[in-house]
Amino acid sequence: MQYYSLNNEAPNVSFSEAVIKGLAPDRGLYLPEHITPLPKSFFENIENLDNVEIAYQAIQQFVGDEIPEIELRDILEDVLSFDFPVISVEENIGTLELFHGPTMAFKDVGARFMARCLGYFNKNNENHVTVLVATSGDTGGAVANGFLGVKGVDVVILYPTGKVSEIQEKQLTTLGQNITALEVDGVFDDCQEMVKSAFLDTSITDHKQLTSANSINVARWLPQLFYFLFAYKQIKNKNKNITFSVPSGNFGNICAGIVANKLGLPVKHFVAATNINDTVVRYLESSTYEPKPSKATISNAMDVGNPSNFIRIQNLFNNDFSSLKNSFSAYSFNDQETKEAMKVIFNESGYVADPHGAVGYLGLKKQSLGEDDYGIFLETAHPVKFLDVVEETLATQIEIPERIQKVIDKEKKSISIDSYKKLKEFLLQ
Ligand SMILES: N[C@@H](CCOP(=O)(O)O)C(=O)O
Repeated sequence: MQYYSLNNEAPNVSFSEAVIKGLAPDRGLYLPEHITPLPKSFFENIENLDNVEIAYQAIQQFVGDEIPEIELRDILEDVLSFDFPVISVEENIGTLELFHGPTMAFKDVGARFMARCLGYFNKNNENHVTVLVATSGDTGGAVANGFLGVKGVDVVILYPTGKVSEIQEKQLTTLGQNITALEVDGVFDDCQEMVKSAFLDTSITDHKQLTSANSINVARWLPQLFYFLFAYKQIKNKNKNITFSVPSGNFGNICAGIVANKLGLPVKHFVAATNINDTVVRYLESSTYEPKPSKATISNAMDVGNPSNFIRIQNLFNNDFSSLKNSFSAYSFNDQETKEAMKVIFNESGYVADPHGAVGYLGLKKQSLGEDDYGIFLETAHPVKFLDVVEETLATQIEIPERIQKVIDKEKKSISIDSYKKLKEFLLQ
């Protein structure tokens, strides 16, 4: 499989090159040259396939022959070692829980898949890679956990100071070893911008091989398409038209869902549900793309003002505004509405949704689902990661799982930086 840059000014690359580079030299995101639909029989028979088989068949064309079948299956076996259940919340609404991995957020699958691919490409220890990643909350912890101790890889995580939850901060600042956390005086978009600038700064890249573990990296992004297939497997026998509502920040997850749809997954509609960081919502209303600096909310992992993956989404719809609008809607909700939705879900079904899931639920509610429809909102992180706001809003106590308690008890270690110059000094020291 070859990947091309969306800025069209860089040579095409193979899967391994796209993974190792992260971003193309012309600053474009990579996209696969072709997406070949899976055979009909795959979807007809999906309920009889285990998750590793589903994932293998779905990802194989994107990896090509650069990772042999046996190794790729081993990687997937290791990465997908937890559940992805769809839980019924209302008669025609379910939630796809993506938080059963080690850091209790949906980023675990992509981060672990990418770490193992890089490990495979570097099995002879020939190339030392520095992974740079910007986080507004969940990516940082998942990448720290997924890459911990991977040989030949150093990880540098940039996060906006004071704008991630306490547990998220502990997850990304306490592991040590090959993981360093840089606390940035700014918002998530400043972190993401610094990371992108570093990739193109030859005074750094002449000395260090840098790559990204954000969803701009195809190995972090593409495995997220598994989720939509796993959900379909579980609700296929309802024979309903499926609408997915995806809490969206950098728009990588919903973009992967669109790839699953291109592989043949039947989806009636995609809803991107955002908090007040509403760049895409405004774009769909006005056809003017006008990013704004992100604002802090209680669904902080979505505090993104300039979502990286929206350009991929536009491309997957051939840059055709009306065909995008036929299959894709976006809605924005404020913190008050989010809290109200958490209460409604809890009071009506006893289900504890985190603020991101609640935004996804609200997105579905905008879609007036009929009798033949089934709506799925993605629970992208466990409510415990937003302990204060969830306990206060629902007046209930959340049990703290052992894997979270372990990080809470550790000591935070981070380095404060306030400019790109400081990042550069750090990388070159
Ligand atoms: N939602 C994010 C922001 C970065 O998104 P990514 O999917 O591109 O890594 C976070 O939790 O950090």
